[in-house]
Amino acid sequence: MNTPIVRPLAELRDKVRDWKCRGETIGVVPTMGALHEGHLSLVRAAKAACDRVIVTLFVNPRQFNNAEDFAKYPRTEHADAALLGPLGVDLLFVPDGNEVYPPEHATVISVSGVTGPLEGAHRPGHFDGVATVVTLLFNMTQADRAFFGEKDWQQLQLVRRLALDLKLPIEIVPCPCVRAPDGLALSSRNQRLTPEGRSRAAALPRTLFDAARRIEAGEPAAGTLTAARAELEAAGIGPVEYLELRDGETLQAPQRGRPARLLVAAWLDGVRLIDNVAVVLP
Ligand SMILES: Nc1ncnc2c1ncn2[C@@H]1O[C@H](COP(=O)(O)OP(=O)(O)OP(=O)(O)O)[C@@H](O)[C@H]1O
Ligand SMILES: CC(C)(CO)[C@@H](O)C(=O)[O-]
Ligand code: BAL
Repeated sequence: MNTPIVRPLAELRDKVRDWKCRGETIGVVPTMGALHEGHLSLVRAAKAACDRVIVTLFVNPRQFNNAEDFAKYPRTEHADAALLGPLGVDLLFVPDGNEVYPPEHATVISVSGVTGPLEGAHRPGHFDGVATVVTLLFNMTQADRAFFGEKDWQQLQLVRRLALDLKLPIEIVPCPCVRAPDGLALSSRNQRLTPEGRSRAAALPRTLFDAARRIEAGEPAAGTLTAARAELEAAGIGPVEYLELRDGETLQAPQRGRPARLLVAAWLDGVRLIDNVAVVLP
């Protein structure tokens, strides 16, 4: 059976009220749909940790800094509901854009620091859109736990910061990145790669992991990253928007003794791919 789709906020609130009255815990998995195994791994983690699970599907216009990207974003709502049914998801919340952002909506949530570099620098306004919609989704679902993928590493750090700063009564649960057998991180946007582009895309994680291991082995990061950029471009992946070593939590300069992260964004076939990997600094 497909997971039931709920659209009006009032209907969601009725369900949530019933569950809370019975003392049941609620997990939320926020998504933009076009679900794949990466999303389903978040759903399984939510099912294991919570009595009730809500998946949200909202292609949030406010986080797209590129109108074409918004227009082309895959929309597969009924297939999504069919994938979630066997996993025992209680409901798929698909709010109407006008209910999320009525014309008089005037509030923007903006998290500084962690959102400054990388995605923040290359996608102006993106993280304000994410922070605003995530706050709305948390308030609408009243969830006790929210599940986010490490594939979107900077987004995960933003959400953690947001929940701490606003003292939101919700636990943010990170979930590991799910990859295809050739290493490419699963992503809804991968559907837009040509077959030839899809086979070239494996060079992205390969180069990223290789650079991380070289830095861990003591190679100077600057030279390693310059060589890695050249390798990506030679493999037909580019332009490379960023390939940078950062502190894993603050996304500022990396510091010895703290977990670091190597993060990349690069274009292939007109599709923007992102990835990241942990680095233990020598
Ligand atoms: N491969 C993956 N492994 C683990 N989590 C993932 C993966 N892909 C997406 N997620 C997580 O699923 C949630 C919803 O992401 P979203 O709907 O944007 O999917 P996506 O595949 O990342 O799409 P996009 O093409 O926008 O990158 C986010 O928390 C995201 O980090
Ligand atoms: C968290 C999110 C659902 C907010 O729109 C989105 O940024 C995503 O899918 O990662
Ligand atoms: N998965 C992150 C949301 C976005 O790229 O807009």
